[in-house]
Amino acid sequence: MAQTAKVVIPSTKREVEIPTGLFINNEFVPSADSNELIHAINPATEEAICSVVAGSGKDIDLAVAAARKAFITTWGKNITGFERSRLLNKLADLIERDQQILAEVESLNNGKPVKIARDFDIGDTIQCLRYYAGWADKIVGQTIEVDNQKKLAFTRHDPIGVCGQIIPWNYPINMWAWKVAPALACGCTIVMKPSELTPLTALLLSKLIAEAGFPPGVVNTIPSLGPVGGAALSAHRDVDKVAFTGSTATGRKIMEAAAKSNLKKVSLELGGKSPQLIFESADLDQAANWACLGILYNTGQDCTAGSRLYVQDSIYDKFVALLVQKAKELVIGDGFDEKSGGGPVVSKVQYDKVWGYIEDGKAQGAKLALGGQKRSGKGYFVDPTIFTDIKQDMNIVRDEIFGPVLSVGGFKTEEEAIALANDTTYGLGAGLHSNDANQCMRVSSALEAGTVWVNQYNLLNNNVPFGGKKQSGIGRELGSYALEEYTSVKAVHWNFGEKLEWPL
Ligand SMILES: NC(=O)C1=CN([C@@H]2O[C@H](COP(=O)(O)OP(=O)(O)OC[C@H]3O[C@@H](n4cnc5c(N)ncnc54)[C@H](O)[C@@H]3O)[C@@H](O)[C@H]2O)C=CC1
Ligand code: BAL
Repeated sequence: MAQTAKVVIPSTKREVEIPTGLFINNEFVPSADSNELIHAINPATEEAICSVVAGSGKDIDLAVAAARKAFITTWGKNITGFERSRLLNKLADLIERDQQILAEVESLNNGKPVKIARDFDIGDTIQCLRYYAGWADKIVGQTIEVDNQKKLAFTRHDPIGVCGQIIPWNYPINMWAWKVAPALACGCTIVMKPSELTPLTALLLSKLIAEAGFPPGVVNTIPSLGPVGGAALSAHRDVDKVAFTGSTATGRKIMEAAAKSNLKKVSLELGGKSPQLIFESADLDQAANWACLGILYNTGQDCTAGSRLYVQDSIYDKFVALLVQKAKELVIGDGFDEKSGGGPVVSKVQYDKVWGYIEDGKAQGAKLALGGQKRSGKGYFVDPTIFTDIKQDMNIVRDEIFGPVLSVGGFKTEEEAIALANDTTYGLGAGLHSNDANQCMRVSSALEAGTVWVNQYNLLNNNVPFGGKKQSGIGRELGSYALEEYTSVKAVHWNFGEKLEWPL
């Protein structure tokens, strides 16, 4: 097949050339042994965009070999932090230059509005790369006094090696940056496997890797089906670490493959069923805005989607009415329509999954306060849907839906609110809204989640760690904490004065 596809952007009629090969050693190449293709679909129209090469297990082997060679020759310990920093900054500049094109292709393949892809996903991506560019020359160990007269020890924070990075489809560019930026800052090399649903922007970003001047093999990109390329990376004996974002079910498989192969280091950012608590002292108008953002941002396809909402009984009716009114105001439509604040869900599979849960909610007796009706016509659109009168054992309350579907319940006391919030196998995000500072402190401490938002929701910062408790994951991304995921601490014990008497 051709090495590039020409894709026309619907709104501007701009023609974008997208590489369609596997990216190994800074070149786009065909598969070594497979003719399989991945067909990228526009979820707003259900039409094909183009096809790209689907990498095989053999292609993963070649990419890992390229990454290993780069690690021991041009990257790893063979390049200074200053140079890694310069290259990361250069990459950020190129993404900034191309942000409109990247946003349009992201919207075409994922469905999200162009303006959101550009101003949020890509804006954050550029900042993430610059943030870790800042760290690249500051990765330092410690000097540890052992015996002033004779011995000391020091630590080196070595790059961990070749990293497999497996990313999802909900934030294709942004999750790419969260993985790539800290790994490169630490001196690791990468084999990236984007989601088979959204491979296009990872290929455009790979082109920018070469343009920025990263040595061949430092970043390799293999679009591939999860059970093929993702499984091969997780089980590979020459991969030192796998970083993953996606479902808890797949996270389990990755951990198992790591355990059964070479015990590679694993970090997992998994699913969630995140609660938001609305206390009676809260600014209700603001709380309703944040609650809407929590469940409707990215059409609910967010690992921290605030999909369970518990409201104090004294304000329940008033708050639910406000919430429904605000949720109705969001326009879900084609990502190329300026009016759209949210796009379709990403695929037919995801569409069917979300509708399956909406039907479950109705069948199990939850009350529909908003939505719940399918649209006619093309596109995987799901309008904001709010269920009230929920019970904790309903499927809509227990399972991650990954769509714009909110379950609302009530509570009397703070203790009850905390118990309801923590009644889940997940522990990714949680939110609370209250104007009582002592209550905010007590409740934020009691909530079992890796991130707790107080009087806001869903906003993240590149310098603040992110990750899950319970079955929402292992390890942390972002901030200085992410550096620990990509480094291996070596202790060097140095003797400058002790004489060993022998035999003992
Ligand atoms: N935490 C998050 O941000 C995400 C959560 N999800 C959840 O997962 C549900 C299902 O979505 P999927 O796309 O099927 O998620 P998934 O977890 O299967 O896919 C995420 C990534 O894992 C890869 N993958 C799949 N099987 C693999 C395997 N055996 N070994 C290694 N990698 C593998 C996929 O190719 C993709 O790149 C969603 O409805 C949502 O609930 C999905 C995407 C992101
Ligand atoms: N919003 C943080 C990352 C995720 O949803 O996968």
